[in-house]
Amino acid sequence: MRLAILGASGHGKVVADAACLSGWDEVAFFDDAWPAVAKNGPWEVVGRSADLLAQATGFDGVVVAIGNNRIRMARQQELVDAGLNMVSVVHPSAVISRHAVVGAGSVVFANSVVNACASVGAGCIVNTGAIVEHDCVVGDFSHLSPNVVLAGGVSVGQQVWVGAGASVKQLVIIGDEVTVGIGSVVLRDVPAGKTVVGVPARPVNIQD
Ligand SMILES: CC(=O)SCCNC(=O)CCNC(=O)[C@H](O)C(C)(C)COP(=O)(O)OP(=O)(O)OC[C@H]1O[C@@H](n2cnc3c(N)ncnc32)[C@H](O)[C@@H]1OP(=O)(O)O
Repeated sequence: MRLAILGASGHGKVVADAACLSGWDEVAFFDDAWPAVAKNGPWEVVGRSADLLAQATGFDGVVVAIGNNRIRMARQQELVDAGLNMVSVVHPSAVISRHAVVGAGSVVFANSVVNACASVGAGCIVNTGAIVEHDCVVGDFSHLSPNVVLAGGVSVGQQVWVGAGASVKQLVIIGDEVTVGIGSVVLRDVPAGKTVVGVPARPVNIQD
């Protein structure tokens, strides 16, 4: 079984590691920085994204390893439109309830938990040690950074980034394209597009 990973990033290394530990025999990276970037850790980078599209039949599955939610969504959509087989990669130490759902192109890293009746959308990152409690809904192309805790019944929109170690109180609703700062504690609903930081989390204006 051969897996293609688009994005020779640090995040990509963790995806590759999880893939190798979960039964993929071979992993090859594709990145538009090839051939200047020919290795990603111990793994070979073998071509650009156009090469991946040309060689698609040589792979049993593909996953996008790009941390930026918006870019990951765009790249996954291109691959889906081209008919490639998007797969999810789940580290063997992750615990996913048999009554939970994880969408195509999502990655679930070491020691994370997706509990009963939770739903994680397409193209998501459930990073190392993150906990998605029962009945949570995580929208497409969102990223739960390491050690995030979503308490029961939390709703996270699409393309949301929850920073490392942040916690979200049960039943809170987080809108699309929200950013939650590292270490924050979210006690109230967050409207779409906002950045919230701190304990308790409050909106902050971010300069572009
Ligand atoms: C495997 C991995 O590495 S996965 C990635 C894990 N990484 C993370 O979790 C990082 C998440 N990112 C953050 O928390 C960032 O601080 C962001 C996105 C919220 C804001 O980043 P920036 O846009 O660069 O904003 P900036 O650093 O200028 O902060 C703006 C203000 O908010 C404050 N602030 C930013 N983040 C936080 C935070 N987590 N808690 C409290 N205050 C914060 C800053 O001190 C600053 O305040 P000031 O204007 O009074 O000086």
